[in-house]
Amino acid sequence: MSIEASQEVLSGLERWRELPAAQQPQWPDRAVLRSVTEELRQSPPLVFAGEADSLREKLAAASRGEAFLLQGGDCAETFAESTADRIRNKIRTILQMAAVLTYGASLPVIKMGRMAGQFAKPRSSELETRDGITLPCYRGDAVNGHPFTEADRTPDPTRLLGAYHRSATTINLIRAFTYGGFADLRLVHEWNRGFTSNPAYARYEVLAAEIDRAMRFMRAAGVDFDALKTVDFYSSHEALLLDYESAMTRIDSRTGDPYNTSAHFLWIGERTRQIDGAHVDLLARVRNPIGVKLGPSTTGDDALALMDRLNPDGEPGRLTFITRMGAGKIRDNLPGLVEQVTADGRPVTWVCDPMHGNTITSPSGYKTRELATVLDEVRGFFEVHQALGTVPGGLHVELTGDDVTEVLGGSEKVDDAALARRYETLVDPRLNHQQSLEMAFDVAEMLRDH
Ligand SMILES: O=C[C@H](O)[C@H](O)COP(=O)(O)O
Ligand SMILES: C=C(OP(=O)(O)O)C(=O)O
Ligand SMILES: [Mn+2]
Repeated sequence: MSIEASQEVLSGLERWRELPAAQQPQWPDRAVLRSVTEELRQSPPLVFAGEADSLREKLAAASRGEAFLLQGGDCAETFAESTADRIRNKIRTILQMAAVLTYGASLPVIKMGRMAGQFAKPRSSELETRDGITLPCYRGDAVNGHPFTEADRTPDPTRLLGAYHRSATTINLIRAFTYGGFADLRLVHEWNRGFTSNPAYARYEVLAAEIDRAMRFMRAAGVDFDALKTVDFYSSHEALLLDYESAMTRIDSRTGDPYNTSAHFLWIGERTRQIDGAHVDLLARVRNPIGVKLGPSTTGDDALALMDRLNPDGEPGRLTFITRMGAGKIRDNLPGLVEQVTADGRPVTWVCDPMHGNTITSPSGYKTRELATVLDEVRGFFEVHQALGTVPGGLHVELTGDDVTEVLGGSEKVDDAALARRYETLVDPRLNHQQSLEMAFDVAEMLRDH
């Protein structure tokens, strides 16, 4: 690349600063913010550009129906829960789900965590009022603290360094687990046998027995299970805080292209996907595979405009549309969108987020979701793609590996009274370990029938 061209790339990466940026914290001290972002700029990348390239190729396969994406993790990771136990439980849950989905889809499943960087949240209201006191809303541990005090809720730029360091330790542990023996398919299969031997999950026995037979067939046929001891596990988060994302954007020494090195995959949220906004501009300039959340009001023209900005040349795997319509709307709203995008001809990977369109408040006041409604949106997603002859490329879920009680329903029948028992999320309700596995078995059946 000529010196002029690389100067232009670098100045383009600063262009977002002149554009409207939704959902940014009011940092009280710009001097501290500057010194923090300078430190981030000097800090090592968390992922390697070559890994983002391989992921892009895998997502391209998902867009053609040759792979399936499973993306899952907390709504908001927290510093306090970036512990070995919590991280291991999440990885274990995703690996267990992926094994079941691999069988159901007869396809490789791309494993991706909403992990190692999911520390910032867009919110519906700037402020929160309790007992007559009004303070800034909680925006994720990368911005402020959750306790309802003025000191905690004041945005603190040094928290960006905390987010970077937790992301680094989390991705380190992910790599250790997934290359160190924890992802061994035989082990994952044993965990799943433990799950389905519980009488509460008797309805999955048939599928579980099929998987068991498939494993025995593989063993008899001489499959090298030792070769299945490691898996690729990718990191992702919402690219929300532009000061952070821009400080983590680096030029790849191999190619001279910019990559966001804070995660393999970044997505733009439903609240920040303004076509002339700062988020779209910054992500348009990096080479990572990227996603955009599309809510129920998205028109086909909106989707095409996003494609023009984010993937003008139609590079396979570059752009994923994560639809989050709501179970009651997906069958009406998704077909037109998919038809218009398909007619354009440039490929996208269609992924279903069945969580964010189905949030309700329970009678006792908890922000929650019903597992049955969540599954109904997934079913609607498959129905729409089946009817149009297009490809359902993956699933995006909020989950944890722990036994929390945040989502209603499931075989263990979490009810409104049970929510109080272990409601731990600081923002949106997550499927617990068992509910996540139930979803995997249900979706595997849908995939098999698809
Ligand atoms: O995770 C998604 C959003 O950040 C979240 O649903 C917004 O929640 P709020 O409406 O409580 O602000
Ligand atoms: C904020 C989120 O979703 P959306 O942008 O779809 O509302 C999220 O994924 O937590
Ligand atoms: Mn959420």
